[in-house]
Amino acid sequence: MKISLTQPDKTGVPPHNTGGSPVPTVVSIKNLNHYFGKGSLRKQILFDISLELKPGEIVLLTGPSGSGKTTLLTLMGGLRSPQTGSVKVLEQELVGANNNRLVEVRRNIGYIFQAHNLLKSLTARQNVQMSLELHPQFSAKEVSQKSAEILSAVGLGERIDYYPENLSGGQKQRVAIARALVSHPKLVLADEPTAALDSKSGRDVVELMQRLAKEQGCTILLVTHDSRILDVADRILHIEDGWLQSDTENNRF
Ligand SMILES: Nc1ncnc2c1ncn2[C@@H]1O[C@H](COP(=O)(O)OP(=O)(O)OP(=O)(O)O)[C@@H](O)[C@H]1O
Repeated sequence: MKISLTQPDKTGVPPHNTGGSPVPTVVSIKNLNHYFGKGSLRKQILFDISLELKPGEIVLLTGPSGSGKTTLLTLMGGLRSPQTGSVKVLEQELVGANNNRLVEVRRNIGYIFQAHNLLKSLTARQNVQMSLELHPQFSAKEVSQKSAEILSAVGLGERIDYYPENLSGGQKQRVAIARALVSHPKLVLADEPTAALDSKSGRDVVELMQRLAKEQGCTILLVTHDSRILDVADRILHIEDGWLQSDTENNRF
């Protein structure tokens, strides 16, 4: 694995979108509705959502509390089953997919959550290694090397054998980023990754995600309330009461 520490690409041009050929979509959602509950308690949460994510894009998903952001993210991540419409992720249709297909799709997605979800009994390196162990093509030596390399790339080279309790909130979130990106997934889904961090650590964490994503050419969908990080986006989606409001290019830089 090659991880360089070059400056982020501020052009916002997706790395895979430079050859003039048609760009495949990483996520393509059409006419998705979603309901929770049964019978008289059945409630519609998402309404006729259609969207596409292209290779290398960083897309922010914003919206008020309860508007359906996490529900949408979990549906496109294969973490819950979509019921209607079409949800194609990495060329797999998730509507009607069986559990095996969902598991296969999940293997190719990196997830980052608000609470970093590191296992307390494992060191930083072991937490990152777990994600690579889902990929049988790597030998034990490669798994160990790649984990150490990406932890260095996120600035934790000196702390690879630390346990989470001995890392700060920002450092733990860096381990979570390393864990999500070590296998070079084509898609990273991040749910409020800066919510538990102070503003400097939050900024550092998203800039790190932005840099690694541009270097690896992966697509990131990032759910956030954090207005301080909107400028990292190539595009900002806004959802309100389950309706997608806008899909605009971010021309801030
Ligand atoms: N498992 C569930 N069962 C029933 N209702 C649910 C479930 N999960 C979420 N909801 C409801 O769906 C709606 C959307 O929730 P969701 O978590 O997707 O919103 P959100 O935009 O991510 O909110 P927040 O910003 O507060 O995290 C809310 O009204 C919520 O109460």
